[in-house]
Amino acid sequence: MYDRLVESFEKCPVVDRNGYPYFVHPLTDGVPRMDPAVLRDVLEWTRSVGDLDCDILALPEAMGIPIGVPLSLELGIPYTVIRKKCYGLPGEISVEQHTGYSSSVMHINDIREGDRVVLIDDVVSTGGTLVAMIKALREQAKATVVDVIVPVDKAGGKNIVKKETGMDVKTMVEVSVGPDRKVHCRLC
Ligand SMILES: O=P(O)(O)OC[C@H]1O[C@H](OP(=O)(O)OP(=O)(O)O)[C@H](O)[C@@H]1O
Ligand SMILES: Nc1ncnc2[nH]cnc12
Repeated sequence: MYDRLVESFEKCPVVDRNGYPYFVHPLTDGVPRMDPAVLRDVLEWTRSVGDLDCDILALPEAMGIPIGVPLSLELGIPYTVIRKKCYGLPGEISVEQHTGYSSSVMHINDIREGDRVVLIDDVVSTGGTLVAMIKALREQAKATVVDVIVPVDKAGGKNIVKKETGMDVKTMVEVSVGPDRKVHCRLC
């Protein structure tokens, strides 16, 4: 089950980003080209594990979008994209994001007080992005984060999120990069 996703990770390229071994896979980067059968497996998994009884899907750009938008269409749940661009709209919440290789500011718009939010992203690695988003949604937007669905766990990143926020991130595969730069992938 889901062998296609595992196999595609095991043959994906690894590049260096600021000294950080970065796998390049269509689910996490949109390149190389995505096999729709792989995306369908990820969406099927998301529906099967997710608690999608919510008011809105929150999708960090860029790669939360291809996972979240088909679910929004299918289930009729609105979505908002958490952008790297600032709009200055009333109520916009700006949050610092630190990954293993980059830092930026992300901007949350149109999450309303009391909203039940499901956060969907592609990969959790250092946990920096998810921890910052969950805390901002809870503490600043005053929303309830009902579920966090992220298909790829890079070497146990979800444990950091659990420790920092108490949230159990739902993950489909665990991916790691060996010293030989080979990608190892197993179903969670
Ligand atoms: O657990 P972390 O170390 O925080 O890493 C995970 C984050 O890194 C990637 O986003 P990135 O900021 O590279 O943006 P992109 O989706 O636009 O490539 C990914 O989409 C996650 O949001
Ligand atoms: N594509 C990727 N490869 C490795 N680590 C990551 N952290 C976030 N995205 C990643």
